[in-house]
Amino acid sequence: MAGPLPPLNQEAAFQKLQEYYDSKGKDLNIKDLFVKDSKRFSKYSLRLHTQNDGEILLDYSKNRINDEVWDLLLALAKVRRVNAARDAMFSGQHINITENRAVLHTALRNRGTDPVLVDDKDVMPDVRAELAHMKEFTNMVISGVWRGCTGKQITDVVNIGIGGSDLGPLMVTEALKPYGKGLHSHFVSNIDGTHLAEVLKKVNYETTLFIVASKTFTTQETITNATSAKTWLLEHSKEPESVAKHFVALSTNKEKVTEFGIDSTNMFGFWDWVGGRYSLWSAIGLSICLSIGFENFEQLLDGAHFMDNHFKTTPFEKNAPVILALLGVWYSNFFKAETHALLPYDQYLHRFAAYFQQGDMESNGKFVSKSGKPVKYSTGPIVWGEPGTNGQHAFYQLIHQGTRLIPCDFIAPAQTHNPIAGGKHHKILLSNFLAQTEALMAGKTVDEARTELSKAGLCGNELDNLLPHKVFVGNRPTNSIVVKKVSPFTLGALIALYEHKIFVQGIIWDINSFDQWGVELGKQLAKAIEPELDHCNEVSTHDSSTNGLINFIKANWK
Ligand SMILES: O=P(O)(O)OC[C@H]1O[C@](O)(CO)[C@@H](O)[C@@H]1O
Repeated sequence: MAGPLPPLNQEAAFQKLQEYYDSKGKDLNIKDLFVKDSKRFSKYSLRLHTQNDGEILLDYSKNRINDEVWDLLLALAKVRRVNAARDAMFSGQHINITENRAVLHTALRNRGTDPVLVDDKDVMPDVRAELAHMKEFTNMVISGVWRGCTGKQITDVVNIGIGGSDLGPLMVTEALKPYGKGLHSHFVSNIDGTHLAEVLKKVNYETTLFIVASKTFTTQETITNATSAKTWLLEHSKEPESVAKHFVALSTNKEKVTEFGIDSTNMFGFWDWVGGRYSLWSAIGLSICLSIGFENFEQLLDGAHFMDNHFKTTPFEKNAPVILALLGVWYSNFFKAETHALLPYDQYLHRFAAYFQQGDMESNGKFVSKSGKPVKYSTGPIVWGEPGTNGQHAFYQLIHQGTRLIPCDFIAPAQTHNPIAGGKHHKILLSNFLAQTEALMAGKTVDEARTELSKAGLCGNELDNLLPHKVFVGNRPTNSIVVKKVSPFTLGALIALYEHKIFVQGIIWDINSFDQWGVELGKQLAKAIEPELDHCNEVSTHDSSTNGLINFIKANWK
């Protein structure tokens, strides 16, 4: 086994990239690169052929790269031993070093017959058994065999979870609404009582199923929300036995589930080697199954498995997750881009960016390397975004003409699920997607802007004063990912694509992408503050700002 990696900035391959960036790379102009090379699109794009759901196109030609940069980036991936790290993940090694755990969300969607070993034990029989349990339960609820405490069919499903136990199921349920089987899905995550209260206003206790989703079953928000939901149910049903008909749990913690009052037969389990933000493929996906049916959930797994195989077997230069990861490194570490925008041109994908905000920022928002030393380079970017075309009327101004470089991924389906007005809406939507990537790359020169203003009848000072405001410098990098349609399969593939991108970046940056200690400190301090809000004395144990805030709230909240 090779030793630890040297710090990234001391890696010769990284230094060569830095030299190239300083001498030529920073001045690369995408528009010029297209003029020089008529084959640029075919060189810097790839098509992944799925069996039943068409091709997935990744066009990365609108980036500030040329062959030299690309060779240097590929060499960097090689020296950072991405291959070995990938194999270590797929083979169940304990790559989550701070929690001494394997990282095996890929086993959850292993649709082949290969065993997957964790500590010499094949986990696949347990994975398949849990999927069979989910299938049985899903079919019972959707078909109406499973009934509420008064004998009525379930009509509403409320997933109570937070972070990975909420964002994934929510994002996928929204994205795959066209595949819905008729149950109404609701998601409660925030500890703010408003979230639960508003959902409870919409549902009837007789026909509602609560899914308490928590890997640890100790998360304060989830347990508090679930307890209040249980109280609400009991207030209405007046029967303790009703809990068994209206509550199920998704967790790794059987003891805590039983303590909460949910029978272990109503529990769907998973394992410590499933990270929260990678858990939608596990029992945490039960609310997805109930929304779209088990067969469609299997398609989602199939799509992710397809991408897993692509990631595992494809040389780096044609490997979509590796390509996205290297482009991100190029912009983060050399151009010092601070953020990365995810811009789906599909309303159903409206939570995609929010989902990968956790996926990316909780994974790669780390300041120490695996060996615990502070890194001297940037790690994970700030991930954000909204669907087009809404974003165009909100923040695209800054992407086009602001002072920051914001690499963007555009994601679009060629076909819509809703071809209303004869497909007119979708045609306009896609025209906008295509126009945006073109505009961001090409910009508008001073001459072009001048000609345009003259044609509009402006001249003299009026024209000169307006001119600089009408210029777009362009050269803004974008990736475009186009699927035939947003289907369970293509969505599964898309999610796995980004998961593996994040993984590769974590390897290059030599950080542990699989823990999340950064969320702990705030939780600890909140626990200390909570009792202070109860007693009537002025609080003086914190800094003066925190004391002042606490005392102001205490004086005003009743
Ligand atoms: O599923 P649990 O254990 O309730 O945790 C919820 C979320 O809390 C975190 O631990 C921290 O926000 C996430 O990683 C996780 O997805």
